[in-house]
Amino acid sequence: MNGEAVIKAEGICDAENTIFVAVGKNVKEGKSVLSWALKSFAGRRICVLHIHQPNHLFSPKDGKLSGAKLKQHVVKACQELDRLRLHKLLNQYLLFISQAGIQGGKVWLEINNVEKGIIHIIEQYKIQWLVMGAAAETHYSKQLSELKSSKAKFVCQHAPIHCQIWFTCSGCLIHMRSMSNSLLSSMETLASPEDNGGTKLCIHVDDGYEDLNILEDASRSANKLVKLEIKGDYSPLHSKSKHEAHLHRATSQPLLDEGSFHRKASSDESSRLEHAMMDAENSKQRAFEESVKRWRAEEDATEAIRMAEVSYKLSKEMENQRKEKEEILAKAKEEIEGLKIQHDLCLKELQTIQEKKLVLESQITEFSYAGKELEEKIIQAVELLISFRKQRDEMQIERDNAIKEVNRFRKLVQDDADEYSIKNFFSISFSDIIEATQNFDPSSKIGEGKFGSVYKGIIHHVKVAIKMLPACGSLSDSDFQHKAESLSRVRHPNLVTLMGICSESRSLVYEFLENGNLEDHLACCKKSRPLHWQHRIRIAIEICSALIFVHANDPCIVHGNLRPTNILLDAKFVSKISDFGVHLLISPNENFNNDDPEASIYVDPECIDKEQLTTDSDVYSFGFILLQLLTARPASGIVRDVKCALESGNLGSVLDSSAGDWPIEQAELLAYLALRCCEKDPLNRPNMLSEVWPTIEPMREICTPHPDLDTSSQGSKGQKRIPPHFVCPIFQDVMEDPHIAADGYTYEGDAIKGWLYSGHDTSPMTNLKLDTCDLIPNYALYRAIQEWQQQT
Ligand SMILES: Nc1ncnc2c1ncn2[C@@H]1O[C@H](COP(=O)(O)OP(=O)(O)OP(=O)(O)O)[C@@H](O)[C@H]1O
Repeated sequence: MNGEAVIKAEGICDAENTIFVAVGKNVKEGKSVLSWALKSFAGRRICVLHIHQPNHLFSPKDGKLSGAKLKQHVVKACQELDRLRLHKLLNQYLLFISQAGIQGGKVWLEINNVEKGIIHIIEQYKIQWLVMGAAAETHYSKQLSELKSSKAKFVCQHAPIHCQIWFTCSGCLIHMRSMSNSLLSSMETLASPEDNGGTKLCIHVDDGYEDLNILEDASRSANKLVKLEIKGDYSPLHSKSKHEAHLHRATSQPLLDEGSFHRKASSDESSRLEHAMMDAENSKQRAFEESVKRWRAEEDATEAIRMAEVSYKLSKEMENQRKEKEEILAKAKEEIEGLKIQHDLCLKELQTIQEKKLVLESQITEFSYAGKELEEKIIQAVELLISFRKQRDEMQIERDNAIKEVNRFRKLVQDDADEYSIKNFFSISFSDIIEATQNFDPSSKIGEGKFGSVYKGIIHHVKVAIKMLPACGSLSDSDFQHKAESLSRVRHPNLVTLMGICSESRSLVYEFLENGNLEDHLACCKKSRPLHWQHRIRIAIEICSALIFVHANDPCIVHGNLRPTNILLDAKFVSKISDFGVHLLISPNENFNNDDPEASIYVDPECIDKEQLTTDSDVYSFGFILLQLLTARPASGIVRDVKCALESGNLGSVLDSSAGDWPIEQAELLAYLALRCCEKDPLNRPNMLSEVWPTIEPMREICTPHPDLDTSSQGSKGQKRIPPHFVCPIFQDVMEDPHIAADGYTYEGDAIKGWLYSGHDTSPMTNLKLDTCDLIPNYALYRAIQEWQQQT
């Protein structure tokens, strides 16, 4: 180092316009110096100047440090300075800056002598304005006096002349190094014999110290009269008016000893000069004090203006706030008014609600009393109900017991009657046959079939149809009688009942059906009206039902000769199949002698080939009957015609229009079903129970015939038609006590109970085994029948 300075500087960019403030280790003193500078140079750019003296900067050996080591020290010292001392000072300083609105920087100088460092920095950065403390050793009064601090003195003496320096102590300016002093000093230093003339040093300080002009070269001799002239306000105060201060300091020193005359004259001159300088100093001091006062007054005025502006702004803000608050208050008042109105309304509502509440409470009290009364009544009613139920159950048991008893008696009577009928009625004498047929009078003949002629007649006051089978057969009388008796036990609402036989004449006596056969009705023969489509669908359902029944019989009975002439209609146009099982009563040789080509169309070709009847044979015949019900066409060619019509999507062209407006959807369904039944291959035909029945049975609902077209009412015009579901399938009369059996059909209670108590466990309609013999009263149907009877 050897005295050479290592400088680290920050923020110094404009030394001419910067007031440098030298602060030392003593924080308190540094703060007071800085405070003074900030007060005195408000608005100026301030730079803190601190000379750092590290403790172990130099090498103990040769007093030198490497550059890197030194740099480390500098960095460390700077950090330390920042942290320990200047940090606080700068906080304070920054606080002042913040308030005064000035900026600054700091300079660190690494040097082994503080005062030399300051001089070095002044020179290096051409510092023109410096403030430093001077209270190191001696207590100073507030009067300007000679400096005692060695550092201050050194700086005062050695600082370059272009630098103006203010020395402060405890926040007061105690000394100011005037230009004249420094110039004098410089002049003394630079004095030379040739240059002993008066030199005028003129420093012009313009507004805010922005221009500092050294008017005359300081290199002229210092022992000549030096005139230091500062134009403008040399003080650090702001002043808008320009002042011109001329400081004339005439210093006369004998430069050359040229004799006593001259010495005396010089002494006089010197004393005058000193006197004049003293006056000038005093004047300067007074001027400075005046300036300080004025500066403070201006500062106070500025502060007052600022405060006034702040107050004005505050008052404006308060005015605005007051207005805003007034507006808020007005709104709040409006809201309060609204709330008051709402409150009043709520109060009124509350009053009305309370009144209603009172009314409701009284009502509740009344209702609770009424409720209690009702509860008591309900309890009584329930008790009554329970007792009635009990009575009803007892009565039902009694009634069931009575029915059982009646049935038991009926059975006894029936058994007796059966015995009687088997003996007396079932076995009919030939004389009775002759009598009934008026000796086979042609007028009694109602038809001719392949097995023989059919006569109508009356036997035992009962209207009957008598079928005369071929007299000679392979069956013995007893076989004939036994088989006929078995057939007579097969009863179904849609089967013509075999009432008796005459073994002698091989006659079969059937119940007589008033409306003849289906074929005549489809052909509208014998003045019969065409059957409505609803009747036709119902007849199909009835035939299907009867076929399922006989097929399910044990043993299975195959009709084998199903055709429209064998579908007979009773007085109510209920259809019944006749001739079932007749083939069992004649010799097999006669069975298939069918010369009628029309009749052979209905016969299953498979059956003819194998000479064996199966249930599929009846399915085949049923298909043709179904097609004829739809079309009323002859059996021959009917399959082809319907197929064509279906393929062309025009089934209506083949449907029998005399049956009314067919529901085309159901008609198509039936047509397709019928064609399947008519398949040549039995395997392609549908099963009666699982396929045909589920298809056609649901159509029962649409089969309620139109009153105008009700063929059943032909003989009883004026009488209201009986809904078919009101009629018991067994008694064929309107039910009085309908009961549902396990097969789903509803029967007259006595009829079905009689059926079951007589030992049957099968359905009277389907002949299938019943899951249970339990019966459920059909109250809904009972009520419907009651209503219907009241209307008629
Ligand atoms: N129980 C009856 N009640 C009323 N009419 C009957 C009765 N039985 C048969 N008829 C009438 O007698 C006609 C002849 O019946 P029958 O059964 O003898 O011959 P078919 O049915 O015409 O032919 P097939 O001999 O092939 O059965 C029937 O078409 C029917 O009109």
